[in-house]
Amino acid sequence: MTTAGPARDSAEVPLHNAAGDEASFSLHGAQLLSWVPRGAGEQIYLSPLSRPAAGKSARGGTPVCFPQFADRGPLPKHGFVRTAHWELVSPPLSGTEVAEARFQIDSASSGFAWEHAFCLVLVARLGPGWLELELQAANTGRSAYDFTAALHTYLATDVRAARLHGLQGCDYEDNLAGRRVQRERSPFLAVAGEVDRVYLQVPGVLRLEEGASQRRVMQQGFTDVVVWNPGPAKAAQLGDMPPQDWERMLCIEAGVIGQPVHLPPGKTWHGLQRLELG
Ligand SMILES: O=P(O)(O)OC[C@H]1O[C@H](O)[C@H](O)[C@@H](O)[C@@H]1O
Repeated sequence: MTTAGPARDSAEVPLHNAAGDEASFSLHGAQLLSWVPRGAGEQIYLSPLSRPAAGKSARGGTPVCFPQFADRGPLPKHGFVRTAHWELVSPPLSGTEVAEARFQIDSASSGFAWEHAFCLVLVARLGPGWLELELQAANTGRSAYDFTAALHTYLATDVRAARLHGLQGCDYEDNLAGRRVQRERSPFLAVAGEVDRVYLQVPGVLRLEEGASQRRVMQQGFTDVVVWNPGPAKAAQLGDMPPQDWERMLCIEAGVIGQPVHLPPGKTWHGLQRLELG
């Protein structure tokens, strides 16, 4: 019997570096789908029921949320670039010490129903044991605007065994409690069910421990971190994720949410998330 896997579109962009690490992206949303450092397993969760299509992003990887995080505004949830077609800026650089691919989308060629002009570039860098995603947002119009954004990364993990360190002392908005602001008192976060929090003004380095292994999740430019897991009940409602898979993933999202970015014309904002083994 064959088991159906996630639907992968034909516009997939593979990357590999000199160390033998591999990653792959989709031009649908410029979405990271896989990261396999050499000698380690798959680090990224991608649902076997994922069916990306027009208006729908893959369930897993790293959806790019722009210019609106979640439903915090009038636009479609998480904005519109995660479900749009991006272009490769130039052929990917593969086989080098740090492999690199650049994806681009702009308001002029895409015809989004948003009154502001932008050009987004996502630069993916694959180094030995690390992967970096850098989002560049340029205001190509004549008036300033505000936006929120996130790199919505789904890490593959045994979530019951995972401990996320680095959030102690940070305030967070709890989306499961009407965005009530609370302070994180615990030295680490352990997930036993649904969690949906926006941690505000987070120090740049988090550590996800799972038994003896650990990964670091670093960010620059992004001020906030979203920690999301649907838990069993919400996972069952998603439709594109096996209900039991809530135990196999944890979203650690680099976001700029609490304080939107104000972007004057001609200016470019940069934010990056870096995932690192060890
Ligand atoms: O199902 P999606 O539209 O991809 O959103 C998935 C999740 O994204 C973020 O983490 C939000 O904080 C959650 O509230 C949301 O449920």
